[in-house]
Amino acid sequence: MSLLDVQGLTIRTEDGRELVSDLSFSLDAGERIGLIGESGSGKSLTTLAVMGLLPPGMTASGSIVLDAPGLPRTDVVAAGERRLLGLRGRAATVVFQEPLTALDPLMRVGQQVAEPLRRLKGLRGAALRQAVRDALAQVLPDPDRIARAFPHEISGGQRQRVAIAMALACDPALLIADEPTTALDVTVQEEILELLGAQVAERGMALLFVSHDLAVVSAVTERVLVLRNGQLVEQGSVEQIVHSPTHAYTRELVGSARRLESALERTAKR
Ligand SMILES: Nc1ncnc2c1ncn2[C@@H]1O[C@H](COP(=O)(O)OP(=O)(O)OP(=O)(O)O)[C@@H](O)[C@H]1O
Repeated sequence: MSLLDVQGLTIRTEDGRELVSDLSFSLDAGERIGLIGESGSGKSLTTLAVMGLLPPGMTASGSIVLDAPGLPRTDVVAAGERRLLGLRGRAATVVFQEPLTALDPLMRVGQQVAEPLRRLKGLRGAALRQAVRDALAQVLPDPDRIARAFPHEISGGQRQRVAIAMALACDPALLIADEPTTALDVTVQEEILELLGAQVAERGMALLFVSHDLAVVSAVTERVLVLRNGQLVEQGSVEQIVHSPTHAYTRELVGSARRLESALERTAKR
């Protein structure tokens, strides 16, 4: 039985425009898949739909079944908000591109990491403080300093580490990472990818990794879905997508990733 089973997902605007069309895929426990496609292809809307967080006025049809251990099997498309609140953070959770979207600028980092632990694990007092410390220590070398800081007092990379700590705090079965490194500079990007890869492997979590960057996706996932104009045009192992893409659009993506790589190599040699 899959952890996530998406069947015939179609997302429409209020005026009936189809932004994602008849998308089907599934993800097993512990599996890591990438969702790739150019800007506007529907990647973010797909991940928001999985979390039951589509913007107001947008509707999803089809089914998105989440079946995480110890939690009720739920079709996110049909479920009410109360049911979804019990699943978010535990069955599935999301790390966004811009860590500031996940963080309240007016609250110290420690208080923010405490929030999911209090709400979903029921921790209080000393047990809660220890859990916050442990959650931060898994992603940063100096958890006490970071816990006392406000978001603007730490770097972009540190903020994304905090967002990851918050996402992982309640041991979700599925982590969705939506362009989690795009807003960061290249060396920090690599560190965050390494951290995500290590945490996912250590916890046996499933990963749905969204990116427009094939090189990044192939570094952390084993299977790739290629989305274009809201439609799935190709899917396969990373190996197959990179070395023998069948769809013209995928060939284009692979070609531009290669061109970028060789341009970078040329500049590095200068
Ligand atoms: N709130 C909204 N209202 C109307 N259209 C929207 C809304 N959000 C997204 N769209 C449209 O839906 C399509 C898919 O958007 P989506 O954000 O899922 O793409 P994406 O592949 O994640 O792109 P990016 O990499 O730029 O985030 C785009 O054409 C976008 O303009």
